[in-house]
Amino acid sequence: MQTRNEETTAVTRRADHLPQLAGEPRNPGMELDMDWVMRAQANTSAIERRAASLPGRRSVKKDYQAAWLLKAISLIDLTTLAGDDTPGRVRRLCAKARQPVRADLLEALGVERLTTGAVCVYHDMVEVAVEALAGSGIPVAAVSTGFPAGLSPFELRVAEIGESVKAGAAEIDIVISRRHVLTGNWQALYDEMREFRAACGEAYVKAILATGELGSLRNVARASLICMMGGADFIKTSTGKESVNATLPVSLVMMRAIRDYEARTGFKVGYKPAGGISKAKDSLVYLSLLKEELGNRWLQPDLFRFGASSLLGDIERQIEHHVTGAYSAAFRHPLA
Ligand SMILES: O=C[C@H](O)COP(=O)(O)O
Repeated sequence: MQTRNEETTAVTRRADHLPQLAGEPRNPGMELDMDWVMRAQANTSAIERRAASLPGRRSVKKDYQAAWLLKAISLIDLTTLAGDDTPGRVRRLCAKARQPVRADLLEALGVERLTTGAVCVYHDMVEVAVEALAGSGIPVAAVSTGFPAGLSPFELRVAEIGESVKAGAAEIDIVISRRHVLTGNWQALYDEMREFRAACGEAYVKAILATGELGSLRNVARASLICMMGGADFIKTSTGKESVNATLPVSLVMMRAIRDYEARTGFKVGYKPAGGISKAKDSLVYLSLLKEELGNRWLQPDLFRFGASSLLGDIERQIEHHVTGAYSAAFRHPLA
């Protein structure tokens, strides 16, 4: 059995990553298989029951919580996506991505180095972020394709991807056209995803489904499959701008679609819940769900990210409590 320090070290050593599938092939996509898409179902009441039971389950021991919180940090796409973003704000965010937790706290936990998974910004801020992160190995993700609504002319959306890649983004978060899902135009959704993937070239492509606008869990399952068939490296729940963003039921559906896709094709696709995840305890629930549904291999930054702007602050506070012994009853996580 690992001691807390051993587990902390093991967890964070794996965080020292580059955003590449270590020796594993990237999902190339496949022909659109409409039979498979139409067979995709989601038993809403069973999924909701399972999701409702998750926060009360005990799967992260209290002694290991600090290690798991450090792990969560290594999986954050630290995000600022605001109309009033400035180069100064983005530089401060990048400094935080390089050193997300105070050095004395890391030392107390026996961790040498820890960074966030990536920094996520609008296209206009890509160059600033790339410069601020130089030498750190932390990739810059750009939201493209007319984020968040994805309703600008198609050629402009494709061109925006090219511009972000040229500016140095290693990852592109595209938004799908929700209307293709809502009107059942699956071929159009597939073609769009193919084009976006091609425009990304070597850059990772994360497909944002905007699940809060897709109408049903069955549509979420179908759109997930189509985006993977179209070559998505990640499927992502939300822009953070919809009225409903990441949820546990949607996460179950998307994780199971990823599992089915791997079973059928052999290719692993990443998962990124985003929007509204701001509490340390919520991040632990997501990680334990991920571990149960997809297994340990997904607990790595090349296959999982949290899209979050304020989660890091709460995790840092909880780690500080843990290290300083001010580990309050308020942070007796329900999984403990
Ligand atoms: O992709 C990331 C989201 O836009 C962040 O959403 P949030 O500000 O609710 O954490």
